[in-house]
Amino acid sequence: MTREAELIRRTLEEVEGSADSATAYFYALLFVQYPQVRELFPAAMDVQRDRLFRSLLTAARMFDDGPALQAHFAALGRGHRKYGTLPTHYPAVGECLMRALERYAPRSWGPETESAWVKAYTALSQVMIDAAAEDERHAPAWWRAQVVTHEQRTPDIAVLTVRPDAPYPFRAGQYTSIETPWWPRVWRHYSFASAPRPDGLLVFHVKAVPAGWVSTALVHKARPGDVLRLGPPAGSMTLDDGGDSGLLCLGGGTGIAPIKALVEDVAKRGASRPVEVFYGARTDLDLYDLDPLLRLDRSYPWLSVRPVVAAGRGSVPSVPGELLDAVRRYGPWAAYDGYLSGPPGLIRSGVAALVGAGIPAHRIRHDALEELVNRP
Ligand SMILES: NC(=O)C1=CN([C@@H]2O[C@H](COP(=O)(O)OP(=O)(O)OC[C@H]3O[C@@H](n4cnc5c(N)ncnc54)[C@H](OP(=O)(O)O)[C@@H]3O)[C@@H](O)[C@H]2O)C=CC1
Repeated sequence: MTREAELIRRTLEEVEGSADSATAYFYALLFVQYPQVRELFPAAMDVQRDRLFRSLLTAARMFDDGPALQAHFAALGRGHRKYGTLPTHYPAVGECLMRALERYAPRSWGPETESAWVKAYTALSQVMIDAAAEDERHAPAWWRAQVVTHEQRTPDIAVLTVRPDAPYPFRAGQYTSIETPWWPRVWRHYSFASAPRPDGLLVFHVKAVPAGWVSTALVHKARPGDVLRLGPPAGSMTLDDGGDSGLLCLGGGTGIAPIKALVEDVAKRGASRPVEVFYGARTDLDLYDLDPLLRLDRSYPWLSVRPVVAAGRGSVPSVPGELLDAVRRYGPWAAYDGYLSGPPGLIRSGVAALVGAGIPAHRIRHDALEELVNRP
């Protein structure tokens, strides 16, 4: 680890215990000193506060992996276009960030630490600014998308189909951010639940999370004709071009959405690689997308879909028990690539289970955990 990376890591370690206060102080300072940036943020800042600190921690963890750090901040820069972020905002944010760190990490702060932060911040904000400028040449900052269908599958899960106002290029397995008209500037991530379609429509599976603003609005308020905003596509849980190993796909709850998109992608490519899907849910009533998946299973000899239900088995034939126990009972899996999607706890224990089943960690894909917690 370089000296600068070490100084940055120490600051973050010190500030971690008081991250909430430090972030609140940062935003208070920013909004007082630069009131013009306030309108870029949502009215209520709760989730936003967590995001900033998580983003700093992610950066610090990647600090010695230059290409990963560049790619992460380039994606962040592109993603910030939808907020209306301008190059002139970055110095203001940097200045307030330094003052917050100075105040909440007094033991590690000093001229050398400050210059390490200034150097890192300047370089990474330039990566964001450059990526946003490059992206502006060929893609809009956001898309408007009209709800075409809204299908209530369970009391708290809906499947929405939307029509973007301009072509929306993405890859199966990726996700986007969605803003509803009811909560301006509050964006949440949802995966595409189908591979790119010839009619250009996009499909999302949304579960209304208790007290979740965007998810509740999408499930209980949104109707055909309503217009949402979409950010750019993101995420790397995609198929390798030219890969031919089997895919072991685990989808928990609405986490099945990107898995279904990946299955469609394999079908479109015409490759007959084996795809084994384990679809986990608490009860069979929660298997809201089972019928379409079983239809795919019947259409493709290379596909096998197994519903796994932990409790309350009833009308649907399913593998009983815990999702990961069920996966362990089948196999062998060492020659497969792993794809995991669902609640953060499932991703954590799922990675361990697949590594235990002989799949090397670099062949296991899932969305970044810090993105997953933001779907309410
Ligand atoms: N909507 C979307 O586009 C996407 C959503 N997601 C995420 O998927 C999640 C869906 O939530 P929800 O439908 O409530 O899912 P649930 O909490 O109901 O879980 C669904 C399945 O995952 C299993 N599971 C949950 N936690 C663990 C764990 N720690 N270890 C092992 N297995 C576990 C459950 O097993 P058990 O019954 O034993 O608890 C169940 O089989 C959300 O976190 C969402 O962010 C991810 C990608 C896309």
